[in-house]
Amino acid sequence: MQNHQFPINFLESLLNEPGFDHQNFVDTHQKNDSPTSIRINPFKKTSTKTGEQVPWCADGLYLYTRPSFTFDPLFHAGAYYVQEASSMFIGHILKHIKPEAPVNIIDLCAAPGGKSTLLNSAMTPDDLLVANEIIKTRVPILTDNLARWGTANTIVTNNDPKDFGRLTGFFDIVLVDAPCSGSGMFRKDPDAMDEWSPANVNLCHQRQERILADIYPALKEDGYLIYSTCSYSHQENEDILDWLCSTFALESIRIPVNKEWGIVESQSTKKEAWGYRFYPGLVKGEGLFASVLRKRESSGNLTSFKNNKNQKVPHNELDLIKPYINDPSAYYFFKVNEDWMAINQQHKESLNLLQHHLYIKKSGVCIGKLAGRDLIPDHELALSIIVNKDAAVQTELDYDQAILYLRRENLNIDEAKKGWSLMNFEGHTLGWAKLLPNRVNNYYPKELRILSSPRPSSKEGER
Ligand SMILES: C[S@@+](CC[C@H](N)C(=O)[O-])C[C@H]1O[C@@H](n2cnc3c(N)ncnc32)[C@H](O)[C@@H]1O
Repeated sequence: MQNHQFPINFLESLLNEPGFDHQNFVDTHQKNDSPTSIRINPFKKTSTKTGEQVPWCADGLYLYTRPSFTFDPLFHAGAYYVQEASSMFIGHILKHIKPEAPVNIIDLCAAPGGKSTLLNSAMTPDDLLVANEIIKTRVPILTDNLARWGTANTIVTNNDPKDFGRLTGFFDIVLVDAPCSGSGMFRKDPDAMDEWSPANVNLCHQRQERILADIYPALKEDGYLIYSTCSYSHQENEDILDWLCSTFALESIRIPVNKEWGIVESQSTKKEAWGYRFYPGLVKGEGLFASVLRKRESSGNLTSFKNNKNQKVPHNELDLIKPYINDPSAYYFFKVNEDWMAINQQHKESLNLLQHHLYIKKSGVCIGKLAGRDLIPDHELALSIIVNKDAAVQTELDYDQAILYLRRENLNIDEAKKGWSLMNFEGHTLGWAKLLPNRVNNYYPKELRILSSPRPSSKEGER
């Protein structure tokens, strides 16, 4: 933050915040040494990443140096997600509250997908994750990140929070990782300081109330609301908890934290609701506030919905795509225009219901489209954990070949087998290529290809 000064009134506004240590905070920001952390994808276990364990997240690692993620094929394969360590605490909360019975979870403010992939890591195929993003232009990064994660129990929507009001009591767990004034990111992104002002904190507070009020009816009785921000401001954190507890029948839940982690437990002024504050300098991570509340009133009944437009499934086509899927009986297959999709069988009804009420941008895994009797497999299928790897040729690439592949350039492959091939690096799939007798057609998606020369990767997607 060499060329940046804290905004006027900012430090003063924090002086009475629980656990705030003025000198430590200023010194930590001047040192400017944010740790770099990643979270391993438990569905695609990789053992080549090493680092120091994030105390509150079994899959989290602090890396010893910051590599160029753009030039790491395992990043593109979805073997890990680059995520700021404090944010991983939401996974610790989920472990504490998640019941054994199947749950519907919504990540209401989801792009770019850090917390969605985090939540998804702790979910089984019986659980359903809805990842919603209100801003259309931010949806593609969310769908890309979930496609890389590879599971088939996710649905991405592009809706305003108020659209979920119709899904009365549908969700067992709601995460509102709210848009906020962003002070928790000042160390990592000092430019964010230019946006901060008391007036903006106030605007954020009002928007946070609106979002929470809009989603509340969709939370089931006895369900959990996780609320988080990356702001230090009381108005956006403890004051919101007070407002929630006095407006709705919500009860605060205390989460066990180890003293050595450096997390500050706070209590709201009026209702004494618990919150967890992360200050860089006290924790090895950026600023975060997190809290959990439980709904203690009935949500009313979800209006039943029958889909009368029974989609005809062309069975002859289904027979052609099933060989590409591991255990096809576990999935419900359906078509969106020409694309064949698969979602875990358990979520068929929910998908129908959500399709009726929301704008769905991605559901489960896109398998591909048929051209005559041949499947043109989709990139999502290659990245998914449902692909039947034995149904295709598999080509293991060395590092240089993997980068050429990710740049969508021509490859020379000495492979006797021909046809659709999964292109792998260290056993992790990057995408498809078609091996022809005298050339290789590179099917890596144009919009995802690496365009740059080696340099430190962008910081998008680190919350
Ligand atoms: C803090 S970011 C979410 C980060 C994300 N949860 C993650 O971990 O990667 C907040 C998100 O809320 C979205 N947002 C902005 N205004 C909103 C609103 N009025 N209602 C719901 N979401 C909103 C933003 O587009 C942004 O993607």
